[in-house]
Amino acid sequence: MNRAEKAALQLQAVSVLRMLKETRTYDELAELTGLPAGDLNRYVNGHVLPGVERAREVVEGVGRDALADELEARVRFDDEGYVDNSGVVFDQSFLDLVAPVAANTLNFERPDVILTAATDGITLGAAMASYFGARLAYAKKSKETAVEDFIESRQRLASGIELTYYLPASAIDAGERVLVVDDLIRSGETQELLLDIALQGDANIAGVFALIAVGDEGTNRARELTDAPVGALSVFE
Ligand SMILES: O=P(O)(O)OC[C@H]1O[C@H](OP(=O)(O)OP(=O)(O)O)[C@H](O)[C@@H]1O
Ligand SMILES: Nc1ncnc2[nH]cnc12
Repeated sequence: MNRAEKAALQLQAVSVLRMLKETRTYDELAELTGLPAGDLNRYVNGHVLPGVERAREVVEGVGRDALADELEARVRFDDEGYVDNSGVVFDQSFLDLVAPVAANTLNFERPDVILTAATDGITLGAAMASYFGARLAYAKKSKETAVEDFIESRQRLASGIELTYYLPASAIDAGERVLVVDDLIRSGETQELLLDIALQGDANIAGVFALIAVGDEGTNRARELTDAPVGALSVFE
């Protein structure tokens, strides 16, 4: 880890602690993190930065569980089992906390490009791109105007409907590492299309990450298509 990455991790830990402090006293935060209340006070107020090891423990350990709880409190299922996740994908500051947790728990190789699918993957993709200092690219269900060359991938879904995603060919260079992300993975059909687009662009897959996996069908499907890490922040049955 270079100096800038250490500093980014330390600042992320402060963001996680501030988020947790919103609904807790310092004593409760001390109990949750195992860190002294006085130290936590200094971190939350920005007087002192946590050391790198403490920062890592906060972001990886406490951070992941707390974010998963927060995510679960924010999503709603309708009567047919569809997810309303607007409380999550509309909140860029929440997504900014997810990026380092995803990166640290799944151990992706540092990507050059984050690839997602319009529409709902874009805000998570932007948070991940910003965290890694990578570019963001999103495939769309229609062709962008004035772009001449596209990579496209088409699939007939279980429902019989054909789905095509288009990505401007200039978005990925051959040999780049691509991390595929999305807000939600259920059947895995969208991830399969995104992985196909990345492979058509001669990219290397750095991993697949979703905020929410509904069941394990989609993540299993992605695991069959790549040896890179595949995971979700929360799995809903
Ligand atoms: O694993 P799957 O079964 O493919 O489902 C997941 C996909 O479905 C949703 O997108 P949707 O097609 O609803 O488009 P949107 O992002 O524009 O809402 C979601 O954002 C994922 O991209
Ligand atoms: N919002 C949603 N909830 C559950 N499954 C989905 N598949 C595509 N969009 C979905």
